[in-house]
Formats: sequence, C-alpha cells, structure tokens
Amino acid sequence: MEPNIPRRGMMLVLSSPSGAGKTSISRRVLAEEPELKMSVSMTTRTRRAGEAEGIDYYFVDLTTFNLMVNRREFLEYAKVFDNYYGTPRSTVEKELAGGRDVLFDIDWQGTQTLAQAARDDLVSIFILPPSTAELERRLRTRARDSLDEVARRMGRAADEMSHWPEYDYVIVNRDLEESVARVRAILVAERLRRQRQPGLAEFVKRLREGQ
Ligand SMILES: Nc1ncnc2c1ncn2[C@@H]1O[C@H](COP(=O)(O)OP(=O)(O)OP(=O)(O)O)[C@@H](O)[C@H]1O
Ligand SMILES: Nc1nc2c(ncn2[C@@H]2O[C@H](COP(=O)(O)O)[C@@H](O)[C@H]2O)c(=O)[nH]1
Repeated sequence: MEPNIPRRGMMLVLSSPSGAGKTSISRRVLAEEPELKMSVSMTTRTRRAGEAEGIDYYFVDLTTFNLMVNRREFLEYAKVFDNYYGTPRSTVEKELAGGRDVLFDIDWQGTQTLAQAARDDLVSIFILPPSTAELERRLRTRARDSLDEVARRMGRAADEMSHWPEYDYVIVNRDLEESVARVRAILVAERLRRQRQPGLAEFVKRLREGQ
C-alpha cells in the first residue's frame, strides 16, 4: 500500500461448514494483521466453555436481539442451528470509515445480505474441508459439541457447501499455515484494488506535476 493514500476499508468474509476451520484461520490472520479488525457478532445461543463475552460473541437474550432487529442495528442477521446471530452495524461502519478492514466469520445467509447492501466493499472467501471424513474428524476431535450435535452439523454441511459458487474465493483448508497464507495473500491483493484507493487520482496528479 502506498503511504499517505487514503483508502476504503473492506469487509472480508469467511464462511464454511461448521468445523472446516474458519475460526482457526481467522485467529491466525488477525494475529498477523494488526490493521484487520474482527467483527464480533451478537448471538442468542448459550455461551460455551472457554468463550468470552465481547471476544467470541456478545451473548444476548431473544428479546434484546429482536429489539436490535427492529431498530435496524444489525448490518445482517440470520438464524443458524436454531439460534440467532447478527452483526452489529455501528462498530463495523466506524472501522470501515476509518479505512480499516473488518473480518467476518458469518454464514452464507449473512454473506448474501452483505453482498446486497455493499457489494463493492465485500470480499468473500469460502473455506472447504479436504474431505467429509476429515470434516467429521475435526468436529469430533475439537470435543466441543456432543455427538448428536456433531451429527447435526454434519447433516447441514452438504447444504452449506452448496453455496461455494456465491463466493469470490475458495480455499480448501488442508494445511492451516497454507490457508492462513492464502487469506493474507487475498488481503494484500484486494487492498491494492484501484477502487479501494480513492486518494490515488490526487496522488498521481501530484506525481505528474513533478511533486
Ligand atoms: N488445516 C487444519 N488441519 C487440521 N485441523 C484443523 C485445520 N484447521 C482447523 N483445524 C481444527 O479443526 C477443528 C475445527 O476448526 P474451527 O473451530 O476453526 O472450525 P469452524 O469452521 O470455525 O467451526 P464453527 O463454524 O463450528 O465455529 C479445530 O479443532 C481446529 O483446531
Ligand atoms: N449470518 C451470521 N452468521 C453468523 C454470525 N456469527 C456467527 N455466524 C455463523 O453461525 C454459525 C455457527 O457459529 P457457532 O459459533 O455457534 O458455531 C457459523 O457458521 C458462523 O459463521 C453472524 O453475525 N451472522
């Protein structure tokens, strides 16, 4: 990125069937990209062991969630696995206006809503597992969900994976290091897009004037 050229922030979305690895990839990319901010969603689902308020999610009850829906305080929201999830509008808009990029871990429904609202600011990546057996192995060895819940998530995986053609990029998450490097490469390239550098015309004008 050229110094002193203002640019628009982008919304970088990661979606995948549950267990394919988007949380693992997000955490690593965020640790290596200080200019990238995570969008922390609100959810009506109960907090799992190890999850922290305001880090993993904001945990709210259904009444609060519905109030925010009515006040149009979500950029997008959806029902996933019997619970509601939504992206609070205000923090994302503040980061984008400040020229910072925002990373989203949301499902295909939320991605469709963002694409309708702000296609030019959106870069979407679909993460696929290397195989169905490996997806199940990851869900089981994560040891976070009951066997019934693992079966339910596997039951939803085929339908979720059918949405891959709606995304700009697709990464098969075989090796975590490689997937992190690929997401970072997409970030670098997308930041250089002409339309994301609105200060470019002025910069080139000054260059042409010999400054
Ligand atoms: N490339 C990889 N190779 C092996 N294991 C991996 C890889 N990527 C992630 N995992 C492991 O797979 C499990 C699921 O990963 P993760 O929780 O990141 O998935 P997810 O897509 O965010 O799932 P969910 O949508 O349910 O939150 C974790 O135990 C993680 O450590
Ligand atoms: N449309 C949205 N989907 C979201 C949001 N936050 C998370 N998610 C997706 O929900 C499922 C389940 O997540 P889990 O943490 O309960 O396993 C997963 O696919 C997430 O990507 C959101 O704000 N909007």
